[in-house]
Amino acid sequence: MTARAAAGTGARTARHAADGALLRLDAATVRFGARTALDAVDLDVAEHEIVSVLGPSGSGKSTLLRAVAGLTALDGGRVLLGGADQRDVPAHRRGVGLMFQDHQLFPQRDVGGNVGFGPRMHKAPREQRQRRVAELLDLVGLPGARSRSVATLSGGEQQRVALARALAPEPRLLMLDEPLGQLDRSLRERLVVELRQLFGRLGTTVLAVTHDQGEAFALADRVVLMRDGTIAQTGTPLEVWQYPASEFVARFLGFENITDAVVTDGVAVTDWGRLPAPAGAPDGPCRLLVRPTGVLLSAEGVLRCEVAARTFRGGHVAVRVRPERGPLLEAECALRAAPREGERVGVAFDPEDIVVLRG
Ligand SMILES: Nc1ncnc2c1ncn2[C@@H]1O[C@H](COP(=O)(O)OP(=O)(O)OP(=O)(O)O)[C@@H](O)[C@H]1O
Repeated sequence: MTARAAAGTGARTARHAADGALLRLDAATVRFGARTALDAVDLDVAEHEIVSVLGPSGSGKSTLLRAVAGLTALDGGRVLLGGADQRDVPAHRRGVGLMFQDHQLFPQRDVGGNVGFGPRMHKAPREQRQRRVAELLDLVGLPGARSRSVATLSGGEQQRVALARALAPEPRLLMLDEPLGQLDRSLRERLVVELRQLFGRLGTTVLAVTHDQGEAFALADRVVLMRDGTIAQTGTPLEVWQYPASEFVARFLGFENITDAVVTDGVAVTDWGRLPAPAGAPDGPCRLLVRPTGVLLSAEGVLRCEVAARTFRGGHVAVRVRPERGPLLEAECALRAAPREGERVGVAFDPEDIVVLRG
């Protein structure tokens, strides 16, 4: 028996689009007065895929979610679910589940009443509803919590109940808006792993919006990074992390080692000296990124620097060094190898960690 069948989700209602995309945005556009919140966005989400949308405040993430849910009307373009244009389909008939940041549980209902709310609205028989509630509470790790008052639940438990409630009507697409937004970091880190495992077991298709890049990268099969109502980059977490397409994406991800360069025959001339250019980099001026793992501190490094600051980051130390020329550099150092503030060090560069930024 598959996990989905075990979870009692029954036959899937979603039909594949001809090419397998469960959700398709086709030049989707939303305007608020003179402001274009969503600017001709094209996006496909395949069935069973987990996609995280991230980007700065105001970049259009929530608008995208609301447009898919049918809570915000499009000014142009289309939203298709299972290949069908949703233009005239009201929100409650789209078969999408929503879980918003404040996960507003109904305070007057107990846990079972909250989780069973959707199936009751869909007029599921009582016995089937009760079975579904029990299955979902098991799934989210709260077996036996059916009769508890929601006021007695911790933040993390409320989050799980909200998730069970969103899953209960068997949505073909589950949309999460800052699902773990209000929880503390350690709980979020734990829950995000659990969520990913749960969605994998259920085969749920997920579109999640988050500010937190760590959360987005941990949850998703694919991340979509937004800027000013458009998609700045999309790819697997590894692809985006390894090859940010532009300076905007690189800086959003927290990379700071970026400088002007002129590439000639595989060598990039920068303020930091002559660096090996990545294979295939075209000749001419560009912006160049060196990932912190590629800034190697050693006595032999040609570029002389002074350590300006160091910050503990769990498993490593981020060391900021001031080079004799060029902008500050951040290096990622092992805990024991990190030099102290004020120390003089040499820097060499690992060609594997040098990236040419396109825009
Ligand atoms: N109802 C509205 N009326 C007018 N402008 C709006 C409305 N909703 C959103 N906007 C504007 O559209 C743009 C995109 O907003 P949106 O909420 O989608 O961004 P976001 O990326 O989700 O931001 P945040 O991370 O802060 O939630 C912003 O400039 C916002 O001010």
